[in-house]
Amino acid sequence: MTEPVKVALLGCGTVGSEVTRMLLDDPGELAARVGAPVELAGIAVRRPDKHPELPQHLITSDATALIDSDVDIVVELIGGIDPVRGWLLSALRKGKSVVTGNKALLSEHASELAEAADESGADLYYEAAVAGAIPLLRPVRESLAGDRITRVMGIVNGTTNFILSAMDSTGAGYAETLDEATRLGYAEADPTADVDGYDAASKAAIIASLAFHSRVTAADVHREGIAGISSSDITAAKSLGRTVKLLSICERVTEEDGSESVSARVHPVMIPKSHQLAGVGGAFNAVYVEAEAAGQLMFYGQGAGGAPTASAVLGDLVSAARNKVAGGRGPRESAHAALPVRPMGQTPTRYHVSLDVADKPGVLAQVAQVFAAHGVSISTVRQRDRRSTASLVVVTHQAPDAALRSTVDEIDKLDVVREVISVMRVEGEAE
Ligand SMILES: NC(=O)C1=CN([C@@H]2O[C@H](COP(=O)(O)OP(=O)(O)OC[C@H]3O[C@@H](n4cnc5c(N)ncnc54)[C@H](O)[C@@H]3O)[C@@H](O)[C@H]2O)C=CC1
Ligand SMILES: N[C@@H](CC=O)C(=O)O
Ligand code: NA
Repeated sequence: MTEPVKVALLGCGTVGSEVTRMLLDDPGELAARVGAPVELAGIAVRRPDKHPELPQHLITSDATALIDSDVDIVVELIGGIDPVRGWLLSALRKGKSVVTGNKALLSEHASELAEAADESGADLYYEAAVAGAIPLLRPVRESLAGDRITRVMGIVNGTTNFILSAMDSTGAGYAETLDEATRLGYAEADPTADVDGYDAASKAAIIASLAFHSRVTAADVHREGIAGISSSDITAAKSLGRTVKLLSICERVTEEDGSESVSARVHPVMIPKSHQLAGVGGAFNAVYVEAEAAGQLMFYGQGAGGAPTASAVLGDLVSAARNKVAGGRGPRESAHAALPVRPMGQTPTRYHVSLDVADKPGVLAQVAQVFAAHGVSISTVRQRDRRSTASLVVVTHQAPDAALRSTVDEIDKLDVVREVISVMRVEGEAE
């Protein structure tokens, strides 16, 4: 009989409890897939007394002792940086493979974790960290390893998509929908990580690193969340046949001198209702990957929640276990390209600007003049007259984000502009 592959599980919350269930559900089937029995050797939890539902002989509050025991694979589903970072580095340095869903950790410390894995020949897998159940990182890292990825864009945070979808479809309020997302197990332990865009920025950093063979950290990603999106923004978007989504956009950029850089950003975007991403509702995620030879690929599925995320964890666990049985490791990551990160201000974007202006002659010309002075060309203008004011909706062509930003600042100061009602970036509309 082949030696069992022994697994330590750290954390048993929303995702960890589903991983436990799947591991204990059908051990015979799992053994057949791996080529050896997979043995859950222990579960480290903070408060053992809070887990009467778990097999008591497996529970411990001593994660370090569990990691240092004769386990082969450590599955980490606690989250956050400390103390997890030290535990996982120690496991990897001892040749134990690590499977984690911890995007906060990966987006800051992938480099040292990957080095530790390379030195000892262990696997470091984290498919659950980005877009939950959706197989995204493995296709990017392995299936597309011979192609040249140029762009990865999509919805990678389930909680904010759940909130924005509810605001759009039922007019539900922000706070009540966030509470519901937390109850359903989508939100992070601190949900500000979701609503302020930190979670999506961490995921963008992980995606950009793998797609562009570079090391991009969360701090390199321009980040804006959805806290500033009001129901009137959603209503305004709806009246124009558009909707608002929090998008993560990672691009390979060729500079004028032929050198390359990476642009990575997370911010709310207005897209037409006809856009495929507009139909992605609830906690679902969807990601487009564009590569030179492959063209456009789309990945869609459940981006958050216990069972969907556990599916990705189990996939990684089976891969790592198979590698142990075969006596090797899976493909390593490459970060050789080391592309620099392009600042957001230089990144070309398009703006949708909605203004309340005085209803008198020459206003449109004054506003258009400010756009022209900043080198921003206008794609469309719509004007609607009211009693003493008018509303102007301007959609621009692409321009550097900093130029667009300073255009809006200057427009805000014009006497004829009563209010800048909303400013949002635009994707997916004809230039
Ligand atoms: N919930 C989701 O939909 C998804 C979560 N993730 C990631 O998976 C990880 C776990 O997430 P959830 O299960 O939702 O979190 P959770 O908060 O439900 O579970 C975390 C568990 O870790 C335990 N824990 C905390 N400190 C500990 C310590 N020092 N020792 C042992 N246990 C400790 C907590 O008591 C809790 O049971 C996080 O990194 C999260 O970002 C990734 C994708 C989706
Ligand atoms: N909080 C995250 C969970 C999955 O990564 C989200 O809402 O997407
Ligand atoms: Na995934």
